[in-house]
Amino acid sequence: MPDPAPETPEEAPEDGVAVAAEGMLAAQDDGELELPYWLTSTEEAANTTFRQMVRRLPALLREAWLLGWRASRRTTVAVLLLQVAAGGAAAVGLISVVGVLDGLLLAGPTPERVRAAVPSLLLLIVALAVRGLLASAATAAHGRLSPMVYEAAEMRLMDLTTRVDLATFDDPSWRDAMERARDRGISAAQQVVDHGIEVLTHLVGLAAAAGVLAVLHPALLPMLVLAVAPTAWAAVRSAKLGYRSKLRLIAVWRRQRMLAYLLAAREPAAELRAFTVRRFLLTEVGRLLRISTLEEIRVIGRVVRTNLAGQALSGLATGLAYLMLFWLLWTGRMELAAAGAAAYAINLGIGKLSELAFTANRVYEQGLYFADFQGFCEMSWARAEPEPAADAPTAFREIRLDGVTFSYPDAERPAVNGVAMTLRRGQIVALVGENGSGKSTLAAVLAGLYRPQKGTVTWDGVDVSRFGPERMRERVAVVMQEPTRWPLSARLNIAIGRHDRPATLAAVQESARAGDAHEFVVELPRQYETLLSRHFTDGADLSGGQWQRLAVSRAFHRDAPLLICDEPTANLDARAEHEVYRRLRDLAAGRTVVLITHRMASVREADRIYVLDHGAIVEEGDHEELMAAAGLYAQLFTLQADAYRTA
Ligand SMILES: Nc1ncnc2c1ncn2[C@@H]1O[C@H](COP(=O)(O)OP(=O)(O)OP(=O)(O)O)[C@@H](O)[C@H]1O
Repeated sequence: MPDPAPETPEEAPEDGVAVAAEGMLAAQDDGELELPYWLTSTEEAANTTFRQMVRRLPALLREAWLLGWRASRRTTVAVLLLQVAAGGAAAVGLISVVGVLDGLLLAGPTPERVRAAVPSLLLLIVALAVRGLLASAATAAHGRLSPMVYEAAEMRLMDLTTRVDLATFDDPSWRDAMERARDRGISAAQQVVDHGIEVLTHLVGLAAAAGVLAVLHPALLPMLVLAVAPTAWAAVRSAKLGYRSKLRLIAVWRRQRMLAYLLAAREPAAELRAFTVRRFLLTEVGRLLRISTLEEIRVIGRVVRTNLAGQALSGLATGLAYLMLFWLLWTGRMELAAAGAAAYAINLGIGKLSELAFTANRVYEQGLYFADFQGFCEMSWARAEPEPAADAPTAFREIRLDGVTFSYPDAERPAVNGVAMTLRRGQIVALVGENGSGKSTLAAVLAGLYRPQKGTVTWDGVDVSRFGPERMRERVAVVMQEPTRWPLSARLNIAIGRHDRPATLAAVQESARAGDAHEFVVELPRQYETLLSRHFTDGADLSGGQWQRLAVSRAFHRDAPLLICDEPTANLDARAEHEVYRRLRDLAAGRTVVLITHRMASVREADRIYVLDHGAIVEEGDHEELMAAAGLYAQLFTLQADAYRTA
């Protein structure tokens, strides 16, 4: 049977829905094109001048070397010394060329001239060999330093990203900064170091050529600079053309990457097929790819023309430099031997200057993204959680909240507003309220994930702000509303709840039984060692309810004095739900359990119930008291109970 012909994006928009949807996406593009998320760097780059670039270069190089220094002092010093030494050897080689020419162009019989040139020739050979060896050693050291810098930059970013408090994650400006730093900042850090080293290499070579020229005739030096200025101009202009093009394309790339992800990822694969949206997405990806291809072709044409102009002007200036040399020779201001050496030095110097201009431009270009990386590091450091102060107690009798208010960044009104409550050891405390009433946020405050802007949270009278946040969280176990599906083995998915202590399989199994997970885990192909991720060979996936049972087991395994369960049974079947609540009651002995659930039947068992509305506590008491009060709680309870009765 012949293979079905692959559909090309051009064939795709054949039905009205696809065309209408295409129009919809195209309309959205305009909005995104206005505000690409890395606009700041690009704008700065696009508007830069040559002078600004030269002025910024030393600071960038300093930062680059500092980064290398932090990654590995020994390797950084080795690279520096080897580069300088290789440059020194190159200078000796250049001077010996002068010696050779001097000897050969002497007046007198040829054998004598050759003999006079021999010592310099030997020196030249030795200098070239030494330079070759040193340059190879420098390349090897550089090769070691470069990945170390990448590793250090990546680790620094990860370290700072995980150090900031949870509220920072809700701040869009910080998230933007993180995207920029992650997207290009890390590789830029590495490249700034790489090109920074190249700048040094070219500087040493240039210094050698310039030194020789200055000795031979100082007037030749400005000619050298003149010869390379147009190439430098062309490099900066080409880079700017590149930035502007990226500025135009970034929104297109982002959208294309997003759609490409949707086409290839596992999660949307079922829906993509069920809704037959494949063609529609392929059309859109094809359209976006074409936009960027055409733009890149357009830009490369302009870059080639710019570089051609730069090279032509540089060639003209080089010709002038040689004319000047002839003039110096003609007017007897320079010996023939010196002129030969000068020609050689000019050639070498122009080569080094061109390379220097190109590399400096690369440093600057990457420096813009590197600045994003540094900016993010500084921003995150300022928001890092404080280092542990006082140690949190291993257990407590009472947690008290007083006038606790918490607002998300940029939110118009607080998500938790002036909450006062008391939680005692051995109690199950339920938080009840409609969607968005602030239950999860309050639970996060209790777990020490958010710091309230107003009010206090105390454990046995001690303000928790005095405890180091990490230490405090070690005393808390949380079952999240959407528990994380760790791509680890089933055993580790539970043991990670107490990853700091060695966990025996028996202990893990006990927690799994408590969370009602043991039964299905032993049915997995490799039981507790089964990798729970379909992204890897032999990995298995679980149902939503099974993941939730694992999360409950993980929380049990943590064995903390405060257990917070945010909708722990949302995906559970009736039997599993019943089991979890039965065990919660056992677990509450000696602990405090905070329970958030919309299943009112489970709430009724709680020792104390707090009803939230718009972030504030509007009712509190046990089930009987609240029913008698005939308020919001009684309304919610009766609604659900009626639904069951009529069903
Ligand atoms: N990360 C966030 N950033 C900004 N606002 C948020 C964030 N999370 C929640 N909110 C807002 O805070 C308010 C309280 O949300 P919260 O999730 O605490 O409610 P909830 O009572 O747990 O709701 P549900 O029953 O739907 O889980 C809502 O108005 C919500 O829009």
